[in-house]
Amino acid sequence: MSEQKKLSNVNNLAGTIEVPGDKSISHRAVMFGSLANGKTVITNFLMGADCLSTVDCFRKMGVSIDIQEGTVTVEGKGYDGLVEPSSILDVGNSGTTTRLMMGILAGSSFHSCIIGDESIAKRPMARVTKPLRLMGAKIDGRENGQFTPLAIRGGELHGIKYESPVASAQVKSAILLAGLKTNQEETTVIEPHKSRDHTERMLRAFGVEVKEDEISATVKGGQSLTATNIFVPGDISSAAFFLVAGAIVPNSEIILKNVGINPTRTGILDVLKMMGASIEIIPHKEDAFEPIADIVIKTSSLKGTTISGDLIPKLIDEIPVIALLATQAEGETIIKDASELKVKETNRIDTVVGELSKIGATIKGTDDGMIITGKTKLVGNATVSSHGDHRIGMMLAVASCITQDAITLYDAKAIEVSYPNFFDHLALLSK
Ligand SMILES: O=C(O)C1=C[C@@H](OP(=O)(O)O)[C@@H](O)[C@H](O)C1
Ligand SMILES: C=C(OP(=O)(O)O)C(=O)O
Repeated sequence: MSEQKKLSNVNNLAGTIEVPGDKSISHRAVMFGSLANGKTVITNFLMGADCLSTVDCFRKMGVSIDIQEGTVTVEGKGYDGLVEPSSILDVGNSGTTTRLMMGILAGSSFHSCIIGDESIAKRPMARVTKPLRLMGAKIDGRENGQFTPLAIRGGELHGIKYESPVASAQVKSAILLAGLKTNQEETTVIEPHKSRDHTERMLRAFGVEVKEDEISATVKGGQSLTATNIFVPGDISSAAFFLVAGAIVPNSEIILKNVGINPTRTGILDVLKMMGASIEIIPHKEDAFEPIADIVIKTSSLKGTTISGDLIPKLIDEIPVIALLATQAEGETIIKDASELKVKETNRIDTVVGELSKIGATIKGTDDGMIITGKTKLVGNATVSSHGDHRIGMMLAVASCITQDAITLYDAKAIEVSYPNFFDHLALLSK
């Protein structure tokens, strides 16, 4: 295990921060800029390890990508301008890079190989391999294309109408991106619940027509992307750690500036309200293609709630820190319909329950979620681990703000995947 950090409780958290750019939007901006004709300038790009993996992969496919202090300039030569990579495309720890790029590679008539880290090797890829094969792509991989390493040879594709068994923006996006490479045919993805719609919004910003309803999205093949400039809003999934910290640490008030509040991502705000948190959302007037707000959170008196159904895809990455929030709420919080947690960077039901139990939480895993009973005093005096999962690492660092005794966090380095300056922000607010 790499780096360990000793973390002690804090008296209060106060001040203003701007969380880094949204991870989902940063990935897409580099990818779509690479597929577009012309120069795309991306500002407030997330310089996290996952998005840098995306940059690295597209550079290997011949795209010129320049990075200067959070501004990324992509010189796209069109979808057909991508060239066969001469080495393996390494996605690191990033599921988004893997799955969206599979869709793009399915529409590219060359050979390519994808590998990633140990965590990526365990994550299910059949959910993407299957529809892309139906469209005509040749994909091979470990256990018949279920896992990385993967080898892809794309080419002429057919449109499909695909009913995805999971609500997953990664699956939806992969299919829509491949769908751009059919000969004028329509490709539709239907989901059990609506997943985040950043792909649909950003494709439109790049001049592509996308039809959408409550649970489906459709593109017609043959459309090309035209370069545009993209401002990346702050990541609500990163803001979530400080929203929870502000609510559970005594005498706190945190202002979070420029947070993306796309309605397919704001489940954490709904949950904070349902639990009685003292939260104010101040939307910005002029929105680009994604809405933005400043958010103020104060120490709150919280009550348990039930989180399920349509709400789950709107907060899937926030569940680890919501579990921590629930330890500080009176009564029971039930999280269900969230079996997707098992196939993230770690099995997040097991890692959340295991690590929070070590510091005194009353929490039990279920087949599709967890049940937390509060309010409990978190004791600390324990060694906990991120298990290489950035969101588990940050959740535990927030927990340490209220533990009675210090905790030691192993593998804190994983946090660089999505929030490289997380500990700087924590230090700034606890001064
Ligand atoms: O499309 C995206 O950018 C993402 C979609 C979600 O995954 P799924 O598509 O697997 O639900 C989310 O958990 C991930 O962090 C980012
Ligand atoms: C699940 C996540 O990301 P990805 O799927 O891109 O690895 C996440 O950031 O929590």
